[in-house]
Amino acid sequence: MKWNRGDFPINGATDHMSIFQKKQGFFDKLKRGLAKTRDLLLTDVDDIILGKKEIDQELFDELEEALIAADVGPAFTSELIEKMTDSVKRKELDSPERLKEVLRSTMKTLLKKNEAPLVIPEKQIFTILVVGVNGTGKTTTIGKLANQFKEEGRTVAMVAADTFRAAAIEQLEIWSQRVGVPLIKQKQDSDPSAVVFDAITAAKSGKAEVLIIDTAGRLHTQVNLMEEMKKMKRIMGRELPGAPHEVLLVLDATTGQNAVNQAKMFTDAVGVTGIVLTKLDGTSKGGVILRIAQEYNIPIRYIGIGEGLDDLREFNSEEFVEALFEQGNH
Ligand SMILES: Nc1nc2c(ncn2[C@@H]2O[C@H](COP(=O)(O)OP(=O)(O)OP(=O)(O)O)[C@@H](O)[C@H]2O)c(=O)[nH]1
Repeated sequence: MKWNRGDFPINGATDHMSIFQKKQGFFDKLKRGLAKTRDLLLTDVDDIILGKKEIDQELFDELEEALIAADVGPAFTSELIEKMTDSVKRKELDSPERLKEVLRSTMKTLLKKNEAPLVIPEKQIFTILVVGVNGTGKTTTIGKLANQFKEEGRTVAMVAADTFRAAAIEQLEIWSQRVGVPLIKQKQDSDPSAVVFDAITAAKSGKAEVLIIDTAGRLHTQVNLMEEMKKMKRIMGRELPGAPHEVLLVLDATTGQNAVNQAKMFTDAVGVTGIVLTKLDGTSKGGVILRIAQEYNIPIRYIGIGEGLDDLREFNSEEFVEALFEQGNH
């Protein structure tokens, strides 16, 4: 079992039992969180497979239909069916039950390609521009990340570059107090690029190593929003070569197809380098992770499975697929 950042308790304690328990706790929670996705994705597959004695075209057609209905996307579905057909031809597959193994391993292979944890180098300023539509969980993600980085001993600052809404600044303020991390902000309606400029200046003077920058996500002024974002990126790069080091897109798994559309919009406009998929708990649309992985060659850095501070984890494809397939405990 791989240890992730966040497995390590606060204060640098190295009690192996508690690390293991935490890891197991997260796996159980992930398993419970994915219950509805499992029901939608695997119950139909089970029914189809168990109802058949042999593998035929009808079985593939039914599987295809079930997978499309589970939001995993047409590209993943056809790749899977192709793999299954090949295995049958090569006589590696002889019974319908073994098809599920192909499903599991195809999921693992695909998701593995998109597994690349965010590595934050030591002793240099690292800037993370967090983008995404309002309500996807951006603020919460920033709070959780700030907490994790702080636990690792980094000096972190949150940056309130969504200056459009006073509420956005207030929410970050609450997280900054909760986590005990400073917030760099200006008045409502000030230029977001000016806030980011201030933040980089503060970081250069040694006040913070990791800057986590909140940005506006109002869809109705899309064009202005994207222009604003591009300006922010320009100014960051001018003030600090290489910045932003990460453009992290927060997507809400419960929105299914919309999350896929948002990935396209933000990728085209601002060049996303990492994805956070939130709210995987309690949704039946978790299959969308396969669709995003298949259609975008962008690492899925983190997944969110709840509102608590510890409910954001580095994405681990093996753990995810195992939790999805494991029965019981929900
Ligand atoms: N169940 C669940 N809820 C989450 C998760 N992440 C965030 N939330 C909740 O989603 C809601 C929206 O999160 P915010 O962080 O406020 O979202 P935002 O994108 O900043 O949205 P605005 O505040 O509207 O800009 C909050 O109630 C969060 O607690 C998650 O992984 N699981």
